[in-house]
Amino acid sequence: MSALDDLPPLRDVIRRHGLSAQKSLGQNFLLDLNLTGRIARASGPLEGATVVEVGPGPGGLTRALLALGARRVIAIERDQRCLDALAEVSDHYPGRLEVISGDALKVDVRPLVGDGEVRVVANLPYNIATLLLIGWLSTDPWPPWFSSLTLMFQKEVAERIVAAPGSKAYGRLAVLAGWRTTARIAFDVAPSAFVPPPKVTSSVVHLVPRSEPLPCALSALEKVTEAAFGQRRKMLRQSLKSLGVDTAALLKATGVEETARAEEIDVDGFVRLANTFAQLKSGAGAAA
Ligand SMILES: C[S@@+](CC[C@H](N)C(=O)[O-])C[C@H]1O[C@@H](n2cnc3c(N)ncnc32)[C@H](O)[C@@H]1O
Repeated sequence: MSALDDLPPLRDVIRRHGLSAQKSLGQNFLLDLNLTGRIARASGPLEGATVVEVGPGPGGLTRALLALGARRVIAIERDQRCLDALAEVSDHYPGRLEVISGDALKVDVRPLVGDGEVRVVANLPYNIATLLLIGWLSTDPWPPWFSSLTLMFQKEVAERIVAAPGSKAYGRLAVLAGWRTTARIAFDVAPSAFVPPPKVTSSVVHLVPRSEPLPCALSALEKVTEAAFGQRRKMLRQSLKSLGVDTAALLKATGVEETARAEEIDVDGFVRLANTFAQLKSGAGAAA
């Protein structure tokens, strides 16, 4: 296979810029441009798209995104040591790479992305990966500003995102992801693909926003799933008591068995529970 670009090999870039990986920043770099190309392609067509990348590091995935036709990449990097290496990528693709030096948890990219198709693609720092995903899934209004999320997680987290009811991995994350998106694992990545290798296998997850998720207030869904999965071994008639509404009435109105447990309830069931909970709560407020 021909080289993705004629920039220097990533090992040289890392050596020249002294980018020894820091654990505190979740730094596990990908040096194989075939693999970064595969991740970039998993996000869907890039021609003409704007891509938001969290944590470009030395730029392996960034280079793939640009080589495969992204019109613009907006990359947010916390480690200032990476900025010179990224400037070289930017010089190679004039006007197409914008690097924001900062914390992705704090930067609001929405004003920067403009019109047109926006995809989020990242080999995420694992210490903040779930937090970032929840932030994107909690975006309001919905449909959101991005047309897909293609993200590397630890495999165990990836399995929690795509989990089906009845499985051990099914929980709050799967309900939130399943309510607002269709999510699937695109492929696994072995530890040996990273420098340094993490202890566990990783997976690339591809999420596509649903254009019309079942109507439901996010806050009510969060409260119901928190209560239900907070005591996942208990029956719902017990675990939902912490919601402070008439649990028997809530379950009856929703058509959910009192003896059911959280992991047996599918996303539609949780949406019904959340909507009925919100009604009972506002009724209780009005009666008070
Ligand atoms: C797993 S590495 C991925 C690096 C590169 N994209 C690759 O695939 O080789 C995660 C990257 O996220 C950066 N990072 C860590 N915390 C961050 C934060 N809060 N905001 C932005 N970037 C962050 C790290 O410095 C690192 O470059």
